[in-house]
Amino acid sequence: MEHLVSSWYNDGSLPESYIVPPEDRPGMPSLGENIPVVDLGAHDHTTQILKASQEFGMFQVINHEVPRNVIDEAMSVFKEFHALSAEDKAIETSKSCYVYTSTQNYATERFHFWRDGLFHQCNPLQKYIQFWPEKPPKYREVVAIYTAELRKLGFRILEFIAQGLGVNPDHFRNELGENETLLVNHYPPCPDPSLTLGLGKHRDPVVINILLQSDDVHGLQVFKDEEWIGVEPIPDAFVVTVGALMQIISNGKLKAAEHRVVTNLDLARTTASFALNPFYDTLIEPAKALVDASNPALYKSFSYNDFISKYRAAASYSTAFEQFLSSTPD
Ligand SMILES: O=C(O)CCC(=O)C(=O)O
Ligand SMILES: [Fe+2]
Repeated sequence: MEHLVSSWYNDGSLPESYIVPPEDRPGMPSLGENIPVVDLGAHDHTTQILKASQEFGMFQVINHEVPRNVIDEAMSVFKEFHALSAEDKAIETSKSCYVYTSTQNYATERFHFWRDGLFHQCNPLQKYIQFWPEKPPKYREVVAIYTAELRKLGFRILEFIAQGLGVNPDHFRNELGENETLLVNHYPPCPDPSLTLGLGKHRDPVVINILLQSDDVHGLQVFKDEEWIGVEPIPDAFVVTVGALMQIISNGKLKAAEHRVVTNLDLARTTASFALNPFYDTLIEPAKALVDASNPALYKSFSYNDFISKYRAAASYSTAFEQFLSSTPD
């Protein structure tokens, strides 16, 4: 807890341990390209989602039916939480709710990232809400409504993806998407954004992730064709990221987006990643409907628990997925 960037960033210093190696530093992102924006009210949204998930592994959605006031209130309490004093943020840490800085491997990582995170489990609500922050006072009420809406949206998007892939529309219901988590990221202003990262290059270890970003503040970038593309913050849109597990379940038809976060000199940025994950003992494998003699399975079966424990223990998040795949026995 004592390491939280938000509790010391405004002394203006950039500790050496936050300086990333030259090869990882953020240069200029590629100009002119943008990730696709899918209008969920349009008739061909399934086709657009599939195409974006194949080419970019990431897209934004508009007309998503999550009410504007639900989003605004959630973003307000997310910002309020990260503005609390370090003491007030020191919630009783449990396995299902905790506050941390940089990554979960703070003690062993080679360098740190310029971000604080609040992580908690979401479903079932009755089981987990008691562990959520008590401050700000409206946190639990507002975030319960927000996560219920995001869960609905998440399953709609999974259904569109299933339809687009040609698997059972309910393929992701129950086991594959029921274990939902929320990660509220906060990136304080940084004295030298050219030397730091808010989060290094990674693929999300999830099925899909639905990200809310603060209006107007840039930071997220996606790696495509050996170039970094900035993800434009669009008011009232969510950014959907195809996770590593979806790449496996789709037998490589969809691609998990490699992405990272850059920092800003003057602006703080707050985001919330709502992830749809499997239960711990769920078997992850390419969907049977996508595998036949001419389309052999590209990945082995494994339990989500095995995957997530190896992913979290990996020396670097940027190579965690490759490392995991090469470690699965034949
Ligand atoms: O804050 C962002 O823009 C992205 C955060 C992210 O990549 C994550 O939570 O996995
Ligand atoms: Fe991510």
